[in-house]
Amino acid sequence: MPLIVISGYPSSGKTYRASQLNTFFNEKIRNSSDPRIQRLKVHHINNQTLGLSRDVYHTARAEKDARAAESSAVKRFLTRDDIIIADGLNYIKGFRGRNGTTLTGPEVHVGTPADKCRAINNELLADSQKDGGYTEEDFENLVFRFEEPNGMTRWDSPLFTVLYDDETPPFEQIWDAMVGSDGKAKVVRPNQATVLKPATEQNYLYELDKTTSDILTQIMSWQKDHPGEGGGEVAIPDVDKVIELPASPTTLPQLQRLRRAFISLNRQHSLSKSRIKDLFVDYLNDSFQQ
Ligand SMILES: Nc1ncnc2c1ncn2[C@@H]1O[C@H](COP(=O)(O)OP(=O)(O)OP(=O)(O)O)[C@@H](O)[C@H]1O
Repeated sequence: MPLIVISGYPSSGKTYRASQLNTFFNEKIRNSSDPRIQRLKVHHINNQTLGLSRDVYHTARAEKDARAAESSAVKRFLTRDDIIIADGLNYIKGFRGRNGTTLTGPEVHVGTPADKCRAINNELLADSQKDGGYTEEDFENLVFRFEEPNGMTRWDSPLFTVLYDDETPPFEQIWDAMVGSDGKAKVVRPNQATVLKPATEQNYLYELDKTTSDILTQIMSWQKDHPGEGGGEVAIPDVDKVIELPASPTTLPQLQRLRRAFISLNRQHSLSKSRIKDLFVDYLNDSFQQ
């Protein structure tokens, strides 16, 4: 059965998404009347379930041992009735190649931008009650080494991207990519059109997320420099129109709501980066005037 690889920056929410998938798969299995589906077992494997500390990334030797531990854990579940969710140590393409096995399966890329991951990581480090967070050096090193997945390649396909603000990963699509109606693992060949789509989709969603997020940062920083002032115009580099702020200062939650609505409206399209900027500025101006 398939191996689902969860990829993403450190502290990006890989375990959070893997747990959601774990719950969803178990529900799907419990509710199925097909004995071939009912037989399936889900295994969630990561550093924590293997009892490995995040410090393993500090030295090459410890990291190599950790990788071997994960690889052998995966290989323990190579029967056709096992679904494996691997959510650790996916920083290197070679390793994402299904952990040296012949298994196929979808890759779920947690597309949280590096700045957001850094903020989450710092919060985790500051909160001794919570498990998580890498030292600053390890965090930056892992971000630097991370290789963006590319759905055109065999080892990263089929690829599904989940953004921080998405409530859940695309459950049904992932299930469908993984388990056919006959309960057997589906093999999706990388040259199929279905695979080409997620590749552009993942880059596009990333651009949509990042570009709109950057514009919010520019608005918030403008408001910080002009405290107590309502209105005002914010110029965004490479965009002809300016953002005309409303009479009373906007808050980050208000802006985030608008950004999420804009992303939902445009996630099915494929706009160029400059077009995203232009359209988002228009969208904000329209919303502020209402
Ligand atoms: N989309 C999200 N919505 C709300 N909280 C989130 C989201 N993604 C992550 N978090 C929170 O951020 C923190 C870090 O997430 P998580 O542990 O899943 O990251 P990770 O990528 O698995 O980290 P690591 O690199 O250490 O394995 C957790 O407290 C988690 O609950």
